Amino acid sequence: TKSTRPQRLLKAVQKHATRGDPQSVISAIDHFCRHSEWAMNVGDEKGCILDSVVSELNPEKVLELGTYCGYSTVRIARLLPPGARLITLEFNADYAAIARQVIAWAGLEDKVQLVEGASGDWIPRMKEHFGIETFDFVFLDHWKDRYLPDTKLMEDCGLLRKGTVLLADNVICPGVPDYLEYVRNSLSYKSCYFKSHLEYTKAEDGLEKSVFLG
Ligand SMILES: O=C(CSCCNC(=O)c1cc(-c2ccc(F)cc2)cc(O)c1O)c1ccc(O)c(O)c1
Ligand SMILES: [Mg+2]
Repeated sequence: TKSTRPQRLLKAVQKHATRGDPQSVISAIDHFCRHSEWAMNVGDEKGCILDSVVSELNPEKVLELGTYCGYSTVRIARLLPPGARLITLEFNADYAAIARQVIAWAGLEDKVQLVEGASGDWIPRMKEHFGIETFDFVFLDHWKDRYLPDTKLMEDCGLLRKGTVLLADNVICPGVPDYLEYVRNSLSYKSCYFKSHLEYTKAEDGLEKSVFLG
């Protein structure tokens, strides 16, 4: 039977990347997506913006909503200090199975906990199930109609603290208008837009960085 795009992406990683070398995994995925098949990874251009936000913040506790094949998971985890933890939620079991192998190939499995399931179900369980009080950094890259409800849910569950940074992918393409309106007009957030391009294309896209003010 025909393979899936995530399976072909994993094969490209196993063929071209060096085990235990996160940068080679990132480069292998970017090459595959640019020269073989487009895939919805945050990509190299927005990925550099993601890197700079993470490096400046040096977060201990990170939440990623939407793992897909693990590309941004690897980008973030490779920059985390020893002892820091990244929890990544993925709804799609097939995506999760591929992401686990990509994360393992990069040698980052000790920093990453991949959880399969719906963000709306797992966010309320972060404290009792993972012993997480609050997150330092949240990367939003899952279903676009879940960005706003999940942000409100994280607020209500007390998972955001003064200074927690939310970074949202795809705020232009596919777009998250209700989320943007909320974080840009709420007195609880200081927001700014990083203009970029949709991964591996010339179309406009960007990342919205929002600091929770408590
Ligand atoms: O796909 C999902 C939802 S999670 C992925 C969210 N991410 C996106 O949708 C996403 C989309 C685009 C994009 C796509 C086509 C374009 F023409 C332009 C942009 C870019 C991104 O960077 C993204 O992050 C899923 C979940 C559970 C399931 O069972 C299932 O079958 C599917
Ligand atoms: Mg995205």
